[in-house]
Amino acid sequence: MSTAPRLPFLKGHGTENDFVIVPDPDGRLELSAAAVARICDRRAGVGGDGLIRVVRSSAHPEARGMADRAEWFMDYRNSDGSIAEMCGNGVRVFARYLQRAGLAEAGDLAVATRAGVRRIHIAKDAGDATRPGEAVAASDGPITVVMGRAALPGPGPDGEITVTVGERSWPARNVNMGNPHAVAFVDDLAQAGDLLAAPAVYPASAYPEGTNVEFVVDRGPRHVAMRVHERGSGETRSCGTGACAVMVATARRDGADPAVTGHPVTYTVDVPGGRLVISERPDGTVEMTGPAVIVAEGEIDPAWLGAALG
Ligand SMILES: N[C@@H](CCC[C@H](N)C(=O)O)C(=O)O
Repeated sequence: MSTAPRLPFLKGHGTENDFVIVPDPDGRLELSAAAVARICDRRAGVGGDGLIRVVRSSAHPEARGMADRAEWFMDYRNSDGSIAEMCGNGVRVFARYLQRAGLAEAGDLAVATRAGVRRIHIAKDAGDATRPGEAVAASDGPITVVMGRAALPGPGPDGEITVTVGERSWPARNVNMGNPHAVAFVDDLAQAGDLLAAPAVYPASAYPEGTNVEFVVDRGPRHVAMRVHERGSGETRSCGTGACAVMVATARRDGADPAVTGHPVTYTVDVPGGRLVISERPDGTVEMTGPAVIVAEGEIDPAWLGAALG
């Protein structure tokens, strides 16, 4: 019988961007990239677009400097085991986990991420479901995250950004929401193809750490829909930071930059897994509201993980 420590986990999602949540309050676990990839494997593991380790900020070297502002740190990994700075859907699911575990109450809280501290509001009741007709429990109500300001680097010395899939190319906007995004407006989301491989992004020098790529179409006034290919995870059903990047790029395209107009602007962003509502204020702060659901709780067999890793 294995003597390896038990590894409790939960499974959750935000607009069907799904995560394995691993509580590790004292930061004792060492999860290698290979272990994360194995756990996130949809056939041989638990399955998820990413893994979220829940660590006390004071117990993590990357978060200690934020411990006075946020008790908890979101250690986010993509499904291939790579580290990401930020996950917009993940941070809502993280907040939902804290609420469910009795570590936070509905209302306001702050969470430390590699992109900095994010302020979060957990609605006290179910409020508006993001899918019409969907039954939601009180604990499934919307969560709002203050996502910080977008950075929009202009064209670098190597020129404008281009996204290519097969024979087609589109100009794209470089938007950084703590993590990198290339946002391309297309005529039809099907033009992005099966997205089994990462779209080519030129010039590579614009994204030294790689990038997430969003494809966007208009749905109506202040309403768009998108698909995403995530760095480190492939095509997912949603990306919160990606939806924020899309909102900001669309507002600039529409001449609705709040810093210029002096008015906040709100867009509805449909993703394959649901709907996010995103606003930008005149000071550039972006806020995202969407659902976050915990669906299961269990224990990873340490013997399996050990054997799987050889
Ligand atoms: N799905 C996330 C983004 C996760 C990180 C991303 N793949 C990256 O590597 O930057 C979201 O909801 O924002």
